[in-house]
Amino acid sequence: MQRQKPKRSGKPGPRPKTSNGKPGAANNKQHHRPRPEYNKSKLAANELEIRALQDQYKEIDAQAIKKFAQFPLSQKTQKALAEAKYVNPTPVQLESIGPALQGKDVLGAAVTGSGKTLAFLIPVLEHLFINKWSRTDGVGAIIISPTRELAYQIFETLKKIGKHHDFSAGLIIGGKNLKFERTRMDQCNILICTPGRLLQHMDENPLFNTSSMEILVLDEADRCLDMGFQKTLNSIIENFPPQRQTLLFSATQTNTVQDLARLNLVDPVYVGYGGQTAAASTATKEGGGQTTAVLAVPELLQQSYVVLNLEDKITMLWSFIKNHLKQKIIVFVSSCKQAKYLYEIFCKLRPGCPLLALYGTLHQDRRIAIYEDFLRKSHVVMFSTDVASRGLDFPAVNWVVQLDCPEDVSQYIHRAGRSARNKTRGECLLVLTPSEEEYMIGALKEQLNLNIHCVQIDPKKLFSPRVKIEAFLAQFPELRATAQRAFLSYIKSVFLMRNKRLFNVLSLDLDAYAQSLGLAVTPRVPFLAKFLWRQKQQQQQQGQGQEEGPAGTRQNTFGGDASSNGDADTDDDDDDLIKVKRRDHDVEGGALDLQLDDTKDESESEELLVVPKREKLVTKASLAKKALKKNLQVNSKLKFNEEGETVADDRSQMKALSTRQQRQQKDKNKDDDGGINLMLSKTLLSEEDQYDKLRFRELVKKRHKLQREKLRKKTEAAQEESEEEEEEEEANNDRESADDANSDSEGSVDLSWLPDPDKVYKKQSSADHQSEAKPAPSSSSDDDDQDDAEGSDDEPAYKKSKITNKMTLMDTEAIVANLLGS
Ligand SMILES: Nc1ncnc2c1ncn2[C@@H]1O[C@H](COP(=O)(O)OP(=O)(O)OP(=O)(O)O)[C@@H](O)[C@H]1O
Repeated sequence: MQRQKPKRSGKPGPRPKTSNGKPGAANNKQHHRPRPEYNKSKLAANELEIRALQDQYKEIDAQAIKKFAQFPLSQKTQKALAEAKYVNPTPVQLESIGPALQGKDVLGAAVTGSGKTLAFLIPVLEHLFINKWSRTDGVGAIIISPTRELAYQIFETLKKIGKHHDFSAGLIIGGKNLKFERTRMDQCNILICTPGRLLQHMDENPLFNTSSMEILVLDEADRCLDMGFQKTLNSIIENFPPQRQTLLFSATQTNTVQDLARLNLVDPVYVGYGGQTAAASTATKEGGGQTTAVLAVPELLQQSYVVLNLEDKITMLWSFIKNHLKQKIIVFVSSCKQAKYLYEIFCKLRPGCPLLALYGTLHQDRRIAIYEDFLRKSHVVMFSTDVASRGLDFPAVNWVVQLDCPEDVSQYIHRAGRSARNKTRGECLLVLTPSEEEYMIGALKEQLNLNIHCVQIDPKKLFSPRVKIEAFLAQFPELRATAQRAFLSYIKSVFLMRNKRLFNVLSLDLDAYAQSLGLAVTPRVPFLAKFLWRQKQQQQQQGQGQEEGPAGTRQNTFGGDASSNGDADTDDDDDDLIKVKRRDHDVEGGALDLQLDDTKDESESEELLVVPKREKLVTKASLAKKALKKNLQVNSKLKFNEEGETVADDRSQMKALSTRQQRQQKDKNKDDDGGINLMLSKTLLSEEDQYDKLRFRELVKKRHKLQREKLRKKTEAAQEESEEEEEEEEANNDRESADDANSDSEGSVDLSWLPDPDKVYKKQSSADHQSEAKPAPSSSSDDDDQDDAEGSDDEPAYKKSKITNKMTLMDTEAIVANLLGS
């Protein structure tokens, strides 16, 4: 029977579409010129199809159905399923699609990789189709997934099988553009989201309205409902209308009756809780309030385990990878820092195959890129945290190596389920330390009825990369720091595990483990030291309390081992014990009453909470504020001259003036709570700049003046020298000409009245020299230079005329000499 939904009034019918069946730009044209007959007939056809489908819902017989085509599904869904080559439904699809189409609540549990995604996506699409949902009707279905990658994968599958429908869908996960999502969310009919992001929109986005929502899906429901998401999910559910259909799916359904009550499940249909499947144990519906589905692992999954000391894990992993270079492998570790370190050091060691690392602290785009890279590659090793352990459908994974022990059987199943999906073969290797073996193998055998066999490693086949790792760590300090963080995060993960029978931090050989990571010195583990110290204190108190009574207890509260106390107090991380990022993905806050695991990154890292410290945080800003309040003076610089008097430095005065102005300004604004006044600083800077420029110009002027002075003095000295020489020569010449006149007086002509040619030429050559000292025009030759010197327009007029006059005399002399000679 289909659940009665409140009647939705005024809902518009299907919108006109383009020829390819999709609304688009061409639609605008159709809006201008509607074709009423076409729309009418289409509406009528839709109506007929819907009625026919609804009639068939009552008669669905899962036993008789062999193909999807036999299900009463819309033509659009059938077409897309056929195109994606989904022909025969899987058992979980067979069992759950029928009740879901009938509007019943479903609790579906099926082995990993058995097609649960389609088991809920098909009913979602059909529900909206039957109810003639259109874009303007708002959110009709919400699908919640615990991790971003899984939400992305569901979104991709929805795109594939819903491509012929007209519904709009949105992927709402952390690490994406919040503003973009905000403006579009109200236009989406199907939302696929992670809990934290959904609640954020519910709290902050006034446009987001879930009152029209009719179908809710929780994929990996046990994870969504467990303590980690408990409060977030409670807040989300409060915003949903109580009248709705709810579908819960997971490979490991361990829901309590309270969980189901929280979700308002009405007479749900249990799928996978009793039927016989491969490797299944019996289903239990316990009176203790827990509803446990059949726990199973894929039939074609080969499982084995190996027992190793913690310090031998890296050697084993290295040898394993070297022996499986052409395989697709996922290596699960318990913390992001370990995944990061293993990836970095193995990249340096170069095993000979592609390496990837997927963990929650990576940027979202990077995570999606790595996820897609791993999907595509046929042989690759990916180091991952449990962010990839649930739901991700990587094709053809040959090996899953659980390098760190899983928290419980459920986690083992999900990790192992990344291999041997959808009737393919795969292998899983569980690595256990001797202290973990008994409990874990016992639990697996008991809950899964599993016959897992132990593998003995041939020591001859092990290659230890330790020497190389140590060399790399010595060479790269950053890598060493990553190794130290990986070391600490592993110890912390073991320390914080709730199951103390399985995880015993005191059984670990820390020195040996540190050395195996390549660390020469074992890093200090402050939280462990503090824990041990407190334990010791408690024991002492108990002992003394028994002997002395309550007074003795009080006396010893702050006593104890000095060294361990120092350890705890001096280290910044010492409050790690109480300040743990929580696996509880509560966004509302609240006190922690449990030690929670900070190493699981799942995906909602933005929601991790920190329990407030007892002491007030000392930040740089608070220190700066304190200093400002004390009115501390900035250091000043004084200059002294040779006599020991202070010299006024106008530049520093200017600065002092600026600072004074700034301080005056600040004093005026008494209620200013510290920080920098940007506007004031800007004006001061521009003033200082102007001043600097002025000063620079003055300095340049001074220098030029000095240079000119020097040049002038030099020329004057040169002129004086040449005048003296001239006078001397003149006197000599006078004496010589008098002698000549005496000797040639009878047969020659007296030319003493003519000017001295030597003098004339000398002056001319000195003029030439002067012109050569001037910078030459860039394009002129040497000859041109001479021409310029003789007849340049730049030559002062008086110089030119002087030379010309002298030249005329010289010419006259030459002409006369020629005439007389002839
Ligand atoms: N009817 C079908 N026919 C063929 N292949 C299918 C069918 N249904 C699902 N598959 C394929 O099986 C694979 C596993 O499907 P899916 O991821 O839905 O499994 P799951 O049960 O959700 O796994 P997990 O428990 O790990 O989340 C996918 O590659 C999917 O395309």
